[in-house]
Amino acid sequence: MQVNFYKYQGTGNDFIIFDNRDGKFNELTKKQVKQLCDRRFGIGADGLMLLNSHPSFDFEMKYYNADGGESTMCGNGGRCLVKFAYDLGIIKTTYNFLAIDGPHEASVGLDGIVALKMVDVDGFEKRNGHFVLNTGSPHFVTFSNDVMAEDVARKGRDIRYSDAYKAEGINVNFVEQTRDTDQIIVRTYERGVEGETYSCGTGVTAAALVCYHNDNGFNRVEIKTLGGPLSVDYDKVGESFKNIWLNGPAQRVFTGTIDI
Ligand SMILES: N[C@H](CCC[C@H](N)C(=O)O)C(=O)O
Repeated sequence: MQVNFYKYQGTGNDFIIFDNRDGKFNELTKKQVKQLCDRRFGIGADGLMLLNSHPSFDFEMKYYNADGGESTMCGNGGRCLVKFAYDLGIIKTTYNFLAIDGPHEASVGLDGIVALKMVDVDGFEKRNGHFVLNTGSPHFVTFSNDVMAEDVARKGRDIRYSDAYKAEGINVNFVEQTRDTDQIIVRTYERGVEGETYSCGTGVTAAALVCYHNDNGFNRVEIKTLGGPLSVDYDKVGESFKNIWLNGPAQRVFTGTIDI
């Protein structure tokens, strides 16, 4: 069957999107998703998303990693899916969509920046100088003095497949905090891609929360990633983080047809 697909990227984290409002892709298999995401034998992407209809929301988001498995929340994917809805002509001042981790608000700015509200985070665990938290997906955050020199593929894989995390998997973020600014540099090994991606939305969110500056109140952290700039705003309330917004560009790269 020949189908239309859309390719989007958000700071280099790239996705195949199918408009599934008619349910045509409900039977998509893990094998088909893996093949479509393959960068040699398919379209190539870090993940694949379905835009589904929903009676109570503007749409529902279904997310699949490149390994074909349905996964937890994808921040950059959510931003790209909102931009896709906008490009489809679903124009809203504020989008309300449902994802696997619950409802999300989002908006598309005049500058093309997509702001996505993330789930509240109750705090983070500190383990041997590293940090573990869930921002819609599970994240391990470790600090580096020179993040661009890190062997993210090997070190990320070793942590992701370590005894502590191999069952469920975890995304691994390497963070360099520049002394004099609120800017951080983040590189991420992504579960389900099983490699480094150019950016990870839930990952930079996790890194930003761990790097907070104002112990109670509003924080804004600018993040540099291999794929470009992102920012995360949030309120720190006691040990919790609320009103968390992930902001950044999301663009359509190409559209096409493919036989599945
Ligand atoms: N690979 C992640 C999901 C996608 C996260 C990332 N692409 C993002 O932008 O948040 C996981 O399985 O936990």
